[in-house]
This record gives sequence, structure tokens and C-alpha cells, in this order.
Amino acid sequence: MIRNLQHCHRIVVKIGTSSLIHHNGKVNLQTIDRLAYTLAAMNNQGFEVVLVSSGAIGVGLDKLHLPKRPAEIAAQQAIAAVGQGELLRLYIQRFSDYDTQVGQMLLTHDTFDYPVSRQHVLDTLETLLDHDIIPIINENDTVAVDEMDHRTTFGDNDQLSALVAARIDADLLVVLSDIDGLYDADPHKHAGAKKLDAITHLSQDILSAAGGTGTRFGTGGMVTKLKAAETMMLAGRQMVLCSGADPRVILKIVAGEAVGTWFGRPKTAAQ
Ligand SMILES: Nc1ncnc2c1ncn2[C@@H]1O[C@H](COP(=O)(O)OP(=O)(O)O)[C@@H](O)[C@H]1O
Ligand SMILES: N[C@@H](CCC(=O)OP(=O)(O)O)C(=O)O
Repeated sequence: MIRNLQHCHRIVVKIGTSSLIHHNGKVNLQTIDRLAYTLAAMNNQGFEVVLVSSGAIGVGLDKLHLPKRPAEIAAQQAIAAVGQGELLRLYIQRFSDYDTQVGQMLLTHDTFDYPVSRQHVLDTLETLLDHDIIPIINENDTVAVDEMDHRTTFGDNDQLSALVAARIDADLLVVLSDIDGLYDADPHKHAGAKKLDAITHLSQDILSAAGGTGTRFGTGGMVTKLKAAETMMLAGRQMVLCSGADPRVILKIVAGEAVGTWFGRPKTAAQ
């Protein structure tokens, strides 16, 4: 057992669109309920919790009764503008059931590139956590563009969650995905792929096993999850990648159960 999760106190949880939206395009209310229950329960137990949630576009598509994501960027941004409000309404409603306050933070890459805005974001995060309020972060999709002279986009929330987690010295990043861990090949393409329990070094073999997205809703695939893992490992922190089908799994992870794939440095004898 090389996981070192007993002393985790500050935890960032990232949930992807494919865990929040059913295959038929409807919002997965059970997942949102269970996520709110889990994070509120952890907050009451004294953990400091930050949620990074995708889903603005997925929820917006459902709300506007659109069958699929349009190709045009401005149209996607308009859908995200509708969906983000609805996503937060759903979270606020569920978290209120557990008497837990949340605060929305929409970020772009520029926020972290500039020391002043970076410090403001970090101060806001610390203040929310000091007051037992759970920050709910997403990329600011209506601002995020990626042009030669104006780089604001993270491209995906996997990397945003790792950047936030590293900046606030989180002990652990939990990435909830549509897959239950990292495999030695994309299991949606290779029937015999094997799940990996623990990664202590991102070897070339592992990096080349990572492929693209598994569903029509996901954006980053395994490549961006491994980049997130690399950020956490370089910061001397841990990450667990696991299925978001039932977010109550996070309670098992912090209890030390071997769920999903763990990324980090092995425990030393002194720990
Ligand atoms: N080596 C791998 N191990 C596990 N999944 C992989 C691997 N390579 C590619 N994938 C794909 O990555 C998908 C998860 O990424 P993504 O679709 O972006 O999910 P999410 O919306 O949860 O972020 C999986 O469903 C899987 O098809
Ligand atoms: N900011 C976008 C999600 C971007 C993203 O990273 O999505 P995902 O791969 O589902 O985590 C949204 O809220 O729709």
C-alpha cells in the first residue's frame, strides 16, 4: 500500500461533463445530489474542499434542447453562458439541502499569468475556505479564447484543477471521470486493457498509452489528465483518477481505500 492519504486535509475535486450528463443529454441529477452530499459531509468533517466542475456547455445544451455542441465558438460560448447559470442553480439547490454554502469562481489562464490577478484569486479562495464555503470553479467559457496575442484558455478543466490544486497547496486532487482509472491502453478501443493501480513516475510508456476522449461530451481525454497528474507530482502532491459514476467514492479515497489510479510519490518509512 503506497498511497499516502491519511493526512489529506485540503482536497480539490474535479468532475467532467461525462459524469454530469447522461448519454441521452439530460442532466445526471443523482450524480449532482451525491456530489453535494459528499462534499458537504467532508466540509462538516473539517476537510477543506474545492470543486472544479465542467458541465456549462452540457447543461446549456440540455436547457436549450439542442442535440449537439455547435462548431462555432461564439455559439458554444452562448450555450455555456446559459448552462453555467443553470449548473450553479443545481449545485446551490443541492448544497443548500446540507446547509452548505458555495461560491462561484470563473477563471481564465490570464488570471494565473499575472501576479496581481493570481493573488486576488488565491486570496478569494483562501477566504472562502476560511469561512467553510466551498468554491465551485469552472473556466470562464465566455472569455476563454486562444489566440496568438491573447491566451486566456486553459483548454480543459483537468489542467485548471491541477493548477489550482498546486497553487493552494492542496494535498490531493481527485479527478472524477467517465472511466474508473488509467489503463495501459484506451479501454474503449482495446478490450484487453489493464487498469493501473499506482503511478509513481510518468514513463514514456504511460504517456503513450493515453488517448483522447471516450464520449461525445468529454473534451480532454487521458492526455490532459496525465498533464494534471504531472503538475501534482511535480508539486509533491497526490492525485487519484477514478469513476465519477458515484461521487461518494471520494469518502472511500480519503479513508485510504485503493480506488481508481493513484499518482504520487510512495510513502517513506518515516511517514
Ligand atoms: N490509457 C487510457 N486509460 C483510460 N482511459 C483512456 C486512456 N486513453 C484514452 N482514454 C479515454 O479517456 C476517456 C476519459 O476522458 P474524457 O472523455 O475527457 O472524460 P471526462 O469528461 O470525464 O473528463 C475515457 O473514457 C477513455 O476512452
Ligand atoms: N468549461 C467547459 C468544460 C471544459 C472541460 O474541461 O470539460 P471536461 O473534459 O468535461 O472536463 C464547460 O463547463 O462546459
